[in-house]
Formats: sequence, C-alpha cells, structure tokens
Amino acid sequence: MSKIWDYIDCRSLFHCIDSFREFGEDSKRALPLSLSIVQQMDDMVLRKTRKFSGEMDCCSNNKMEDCIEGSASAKPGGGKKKNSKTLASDALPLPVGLTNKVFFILFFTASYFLMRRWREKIRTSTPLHVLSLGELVAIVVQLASFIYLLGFFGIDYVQNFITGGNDDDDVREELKLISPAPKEEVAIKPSPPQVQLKGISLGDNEDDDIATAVCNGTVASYSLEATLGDCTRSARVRRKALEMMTGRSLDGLPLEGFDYGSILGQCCELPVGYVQIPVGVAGPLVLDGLEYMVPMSTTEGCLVASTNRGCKAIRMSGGATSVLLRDGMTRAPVVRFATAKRAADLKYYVEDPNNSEKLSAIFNSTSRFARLQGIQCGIAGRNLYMRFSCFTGDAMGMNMVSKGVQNVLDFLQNEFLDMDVISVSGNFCADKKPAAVNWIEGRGKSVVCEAVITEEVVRKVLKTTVPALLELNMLKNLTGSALAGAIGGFNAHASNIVSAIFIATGQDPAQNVESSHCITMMEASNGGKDLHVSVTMPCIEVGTVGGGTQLASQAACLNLLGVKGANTQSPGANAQRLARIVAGAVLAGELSLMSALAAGQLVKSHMKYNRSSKDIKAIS
Ligand SMILES: CC(C)(COP(=O)([O-])OP(=O)([O-])OC[C@H]1O[C@@H](n2cnc3c(N)ncnc32)[C@H](O)[C@@H]1OP(=O)([O-])[O-])[C@@H](O)C(=O)NCCC(=O)NCCSC(=O)C[C@@](C)(O)CC(=O)[O-]
Ligand SMILES: NC(=O)C1=CN([C@@H]2O[C@H](COP(=O)(O)OP(=O)(O)OC[C@H]3O[C@@H](n4cnc5c(N)ncnc54)[C@H](OP(=O)(O)O)[C@@H]3O)[C@@H](O)[C@H]2O)C=CC1
Repeated sequence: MSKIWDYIDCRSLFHCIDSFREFGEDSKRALPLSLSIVQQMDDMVLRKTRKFSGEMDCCSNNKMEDCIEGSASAKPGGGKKKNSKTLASDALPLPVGLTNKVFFILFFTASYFLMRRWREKIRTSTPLHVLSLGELVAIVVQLASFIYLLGFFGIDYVQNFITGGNDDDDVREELKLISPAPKEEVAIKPSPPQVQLKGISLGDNEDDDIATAVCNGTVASYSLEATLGDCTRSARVRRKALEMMTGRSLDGLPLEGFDYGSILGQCCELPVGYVQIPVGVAGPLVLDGLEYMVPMSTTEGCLVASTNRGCKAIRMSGGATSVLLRDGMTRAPVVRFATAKRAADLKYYVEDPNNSEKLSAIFNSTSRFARLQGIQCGIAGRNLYMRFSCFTGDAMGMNMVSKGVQNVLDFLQNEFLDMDVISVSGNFCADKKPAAVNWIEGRGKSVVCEAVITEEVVRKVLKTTVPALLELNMLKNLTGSALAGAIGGFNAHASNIVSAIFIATGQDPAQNVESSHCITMMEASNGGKDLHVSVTMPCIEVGTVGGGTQLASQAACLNLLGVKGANTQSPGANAQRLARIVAGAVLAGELSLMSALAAGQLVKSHMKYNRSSKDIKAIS
C-alpha cells in the first residue's frame, strides 16, 4: 500500500475522502463538492501526467547538484520510458483534464441519483431490483465512469504491483529531482551502463554519438554530468566534442587519474581534463619555533631553489617570528538612494553602536563560523558603500561573507524602503583587484613576519653583504616602487611565493592580487652588523576549508603543513597558521632574490634553472 501513498499526494487523497463524507451529509452540495473533488483529483492527475510527460527540465529549473541526483540515478532509458507510457485517457480525443472532469461529474451525479432513488425505495418498500429507465441509465453511466477512473488511476497501480514497482522508482526519482540530496552521493553514483537521450539515436559507440549531439547543439555540454550521471565519462565526451568542434587535438592534457566528482558543484564547470603543475618543496622553514616543509606549485624554474635558500638563511639565523594583526574578510555592497541625505541616514544607522548587535545577529545567523566585526562606510554622492568585515573561521570566506551581507541587505531593505540595492559587491571590498583600501585597512589575514639574519649567513649563504642589501632594499623596494606609484607592491616578488603556495594548497589564485601586497623592510641590526628583515602583508586571503582546498592533491599539501581542513578545537587556527606560513615563505623568497640581485646573480641563476637547454625546435 505504501506504493500508492508515494504515488498520490496523501493530503489530496484525505481531502477527497473528507469531501466524500460531507457529500453524504449534505446532498444539496453535491455538484460544487464533486467539482472541488474533481479539482483536487485533477491536481493529482497533473502530477501524475507530469511524471509521464517528462516535462521537468531539471537543468534549467534546478541547481546542478539537485538535478544531478535525479538523473544520476535515472535508470537506462528513463526519459523515453516515461514518454511512451499509455494512459486510458489517451484513447479519448479530449484533453485529459477535461475528460477527467466530465467523468468525475458523471460518476458522482449518477451515484447521488441512485442513492436518493434507493433511499426512496427503502422508505416506500419498493423492491430494489425493479429499475426505472432513469436508474438504468444512471447505473450504466456510473459503471462507465468507474471503468474510466480505474483505467486512469487503478490499472497503473495494479501493473506496478505486478511488476515490482518499477514505476514507483520513477516517481521516487522524480521526487529526488525536486529535493536536493547530499553531494557525496552525487560523486559516488555508479554510472548507468547505457543512456538514452532525447532526440538522438545512439549506435554502438554511444560516446561518439553523444559528442556529435553536443557538437551540433542537440545536447548542452554543461548538462552532460546531469544526463550521464558519470563525471569522468562526461569529461571524456565533452573533450571528444571539443576536439571535433575545433579540429584540434587535446593529446597531452590528461583526462584519467582525476576525480571529476570532487569538483562538481564546487570547483570547475565544463571540465575536459586537468593541467599538471609541478609541486616543489622549500624548507624546512623555521617559523615561530616550528618547522615547515613548504609546497610550492610553479613552472618558474629557480623559484623553489631561491625560497629554499632563503629558508636555509632563516633557519641558520635562528628562525623567523610572525604576528597576526587582524583576521577579517570583507564584502562591500553598493546601495543607492534618491538623495545623498538618505544615503547618509543609512550610514549613521549602520554605524550606530545601538544597531550593531541587531545587525551582527542577522549576519551571524547565516553561518556557524561567520562573525561580523564591523561595517566601514564610504559615500559617493547618493550611493553608499558598506564594507562589511567578518571573521570566517578556517574558510577564506568570500562565499560566507557574501551570504551574511545578503541577509543584512534583506533586513535593511525593510527598514529603508527607498534603498535600491545596486550590487552585493561594489568594489569597495576590494576582491581580486589592487586597491588602496585593502593595503591600508587589510583584508583576510594581516601578518607581519620578521627575522634577524646574521652577517655570516648573509655572506656565506646569500653571497652578499648587509650594506648591499640595505641599499638595494631602499632603492628598489621602497624608492623604486614609490616612483612606480605602487599600491602594496613594496617588495621584490611576494606574488611569486604567494601564487605558488596558493596553487599548491587550493586557494583562489585570483586573490594573489591583494594577497601579495607586501612591504619588505631591511634594516641594520645588532649595531649595523646583522640584518633585520621583515615582510608586512595586510591581505593574505587563505582558507583550509572550502574552494579547492578539499581536492585530493591540494589537501595533501595542506596536510604536509599540518593545516588540513577545519580546526575543530579552535576554528580559524588552521587558516591563520597557513597565512603565517605564507608570510614566512615570502620572507625567505625576498631574502634570496634580493641577495641574488645585490650579488648580480639573477640572470646567471635563471639561465641555469629557468631556461631549457633542450633543442626547442626539435621538441616542437
Ligand atoms: C638559484 C640560487 C638559489 C642559487 O644560489 P647560490 O647561492 O649560488 O646556490 P648554492 O649552490 O650556493 O646553494 C645555496 C643554497 O641555496 C639552495 N639551493 C641552491 N640551488 C638549489 C636547487 N637547485 N634546488 C634547491 N635549493 C637550492 C640550497 O638551500 C643551498 O644550500 P644547500 O642545500 O646546498 O646547503 C640563487 O641564485 C637565487 O636565489 N637566485 C634568484 C632566483 C629567484 O629568486 N628567482 C625568482 C624569480 S625572479 C622574478 O620573477 C621576479 C623579478 C626578478 O622580476 C622581480 C623583480 O623585479 O625584482
Ligand atoms: N561569492 C563570492 O563572491 C566569491 C567566492 N569566491 C570563491 O569562494 C570560495 C570560498 O568561499 P568560502 O566562504 O571560503 O568557502 P565555502 O563557501 O566552502 O564556505 C565554507 C563552508 O565550510 C563550513 N565550515 C566547516 N568548518 C569550518 C570552519 N572551521 N571554519 C569555517 N568554515 C567551516 C562553513 O560552514 P557554515 O555553512 O556554517 O558557514 C561553510 O559551509 C572559493 O571557491 C572562492 O574561489 C571567491 C571570491 C568571491
């Protein structure tokens, strides 16, 4: 019996039963009641018909992962099977809805008529089997409509019962399409052996046929995962289609050996393979009394060697120390009012300490970890920019802070009805762009890292002198950058180290822009004998959960550093440690490159480690 409950909306059915009771109690309401029953049954019919017509286009109406679940579990031929189902009503020339209405009205009217007649006969002691013409007609009508209704609802149920409920599975699949399921299940769903796609005929080599359909636009490339239910196969088919479309080979771009399920709905759309970037390791980096082997993913020869040399210099001088100055990710929406006065009203409202608790509660309710720290406002005419800053635990936090900001905007919209939300991001944040606001106020983790390098180490390991380094730093990193009008670029190559660690550990590489903001200071220490070197980096935007950090290779690199995943004891501690490591590695990189430049070693070293000695002509 549970099968039919799955099949028909229970609430509608109970409603129908209630209506039946009412019908018996008050026969005067027979017609309106039967019409309302018809309406309710019609809703059921509609749902049932939708199931067969396969009209639900999950990819256009639902989130990708929602529809993946449904289609990933679809049985072979799912779609076609649904289309080819035959209903009793198919035999009729009228639309299903209208036919149903007619038969329901006939059934209930005939039943009502017969019940009244039989009650009359019982009262007057007339034998029940003596039938008038009207009663005969009513019985025929009742039987005919009963057979129709049984055909529409009942036969299908009986068939299901006999065939083991295959069709029920279809219904469950349809329900799965509507309700999102856990992502993990999506990734591990076994692929169906055979697939039927609407409008294309599949031969022996299904993948080629599907690739052709992608090429000619019959099947959308982005819907392959949902349709095939197999992420690797989807990437293979998409890749084949791409080669067919462009006439260019993708040989050399690996396909196998990657878990495409792990990027679905989180890291990359339309995958056709993956790029291999080598990972080198520099270290040990001695930082805050601990040793780290730093993974760096790069194709710039010399970079890892250089950082490694810097690590050696730091280690031999007793290690580096770091300080975390602040930790808060930012997002700044822009809203517009009719006047600058109204924009200022909102500015005063969000800056009023009496409102901060309320706004924090609204923001914080969107996450277990996000905690609003403050809102900094900037006004341009009648437009208000609110730079929200929030703690984001071990996540880099952009999705998290955006979600919180959206919630606050929804609240503010009710308080300031004339507020026009232009965009959840108004560039006063500022994400992935060089901007003075980040350089001055900070974004993500602000870290300063320092070390005192002994004169002996400068001479023996770095092959230069303290005075040469002091002079170079002043003329290059400070004066030269000032002349260039730099914002946050008062360093030699912080972005080299930041990007390499970002790629290795699954950070968002575009955020290397502001994460590389850095001022490198070199000052004389111990009476001018030794070198005090520091890097101050106000915007290191890193996380150990979310984004690419969960991918196998990147997670392995985080594991190497001892900061993989969420820190359960102290949320945020892993991400903060990673930020300190980034700063420490930048310190090492700065020391080494600056020394190479001071010693006139740069070109020579790059000729050795960064230029191929192979015959390029022969290779290409
Ligand atoms: C290449 C070095 C390190 C040689 O430096 P060296 O002092 O001649 O090397 P060494 O053989 O004497 O070895 C010293 C230490 O360096 C390390 N080291 C040495 N070789 C290796 C290696 N193969 N692999 C790993 N580590 C290496 C290693 O720690 C070694 O100690 P050991 O282990 O022998 O006791 C040096 O010349 C150097 O650092 N050059 C600078 C290269 C650099 O930093 N490139 C970055 C890219 S430049 C750029 O993109 C930005 C730029 C330049 O445009 C920015 C700007 O405008 O300034
Ligand atoms: N939306 C945007 O504007 C932008 C997005 N991005 C992208 O955003 C992604 C990163 O967003 P981000 O918000 O960092 O990550 P996620 O969107 O993955 O959010 C982090 C998730 O991890 C959960 N979580 C579990 N444990 C912890 C913990 N200890 N600390 C923090 N969170 C934890 C959070 O829980 P809970 O649900 O309770 O918060 C949340 O669901 C990257 O892919 C990046 O490329 C980049 C720039 C802009």
